[in-house]
Amino acid sequence: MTDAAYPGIFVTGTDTEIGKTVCSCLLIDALQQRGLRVAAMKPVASGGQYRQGQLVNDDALQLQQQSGLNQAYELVNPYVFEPPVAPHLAARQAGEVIRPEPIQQAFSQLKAEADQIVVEGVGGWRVPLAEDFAVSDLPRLLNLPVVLVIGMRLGCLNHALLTIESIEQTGSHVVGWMANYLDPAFDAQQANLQTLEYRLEAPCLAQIPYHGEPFTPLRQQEVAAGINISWL
Ligand SMILES: Nc1ncnc2c1ncn2[C@@H]1O[C@H](COP(=O)(O)OP(=O)(O)OP(=O)(O)O)[C@@H](O)[C@H]1O
Ligand SMILES: C[C@H](N)[C@H](N)CCCCCC(=O)O
Ligand SMILES: [Mg+2]
Repeated sequence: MTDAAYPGIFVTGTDTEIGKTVCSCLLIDALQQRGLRVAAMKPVASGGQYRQGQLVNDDALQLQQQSGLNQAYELVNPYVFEPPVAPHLAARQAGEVIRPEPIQQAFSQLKAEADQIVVEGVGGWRVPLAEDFAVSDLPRLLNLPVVLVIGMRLGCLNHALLTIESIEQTGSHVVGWMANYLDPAFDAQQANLQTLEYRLEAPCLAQIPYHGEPFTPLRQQEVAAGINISWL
């Protein structure tokens, strides 16, 4: 085990589909390059498919594979629902209620076998999970600081500033943000980056380049090596 300041990080984003999974895998890789055993978790996933009779989610499978610790799927992803809709709605359709306790228990078991844990949220920061439970409750539940993935496209300044404001209001700590260049057609990238650097107190941990096709393992390692693992 390490004596890191935090047991891991919680990865949130400025929206759904802006690169949380891509960045979570990069963060796991970056920690592994420091010689650490890294667990991965997707506590709640909506949008699943049946594979060999088991309902699974692609994000959770990617994270589990990147972690390489062979931890049980049910621990990596305790809540998975088939429809790709807001999680509290998907849970309702399945006749379930998403509760903190199973998430906390799975987290403890995963963390017991690792030096660090990378936990990916679902959708953006304020996505509801149940009547009285939201994504924004998870970092405090799991005692993790937050990394914000900013999908660099038009609208991201507003989303990033609102998200940081809200994270700080909940009392969670933002260790940094990642600028994810997921839109090659957006031509104000540098000006946006400068605006974010000027307005956000937390440091930019990395700029993730656009990749036209999935990273090769070598390219992923190169990009991951450039991430500032500031919370260790
Ligand atoms: N830097 C990038 N370059 C190119 N494509 C990217 C980049 N980042 C993300 N993508 C692509 O954008 C899509 C969304 O990324 P990803 O699945 O990581 O988002 P997410 O925020 O995790 O989404 P969700 O809310 O569903 O969990 C994927 O197809 C991914 O490959
Ligand atoms: C299906 C999608 N990829 C995510 N799993 C769920 C995103 C929920 C977003 C909810 C919302 O903010 O409206
Ligand atoms: Mg994802």
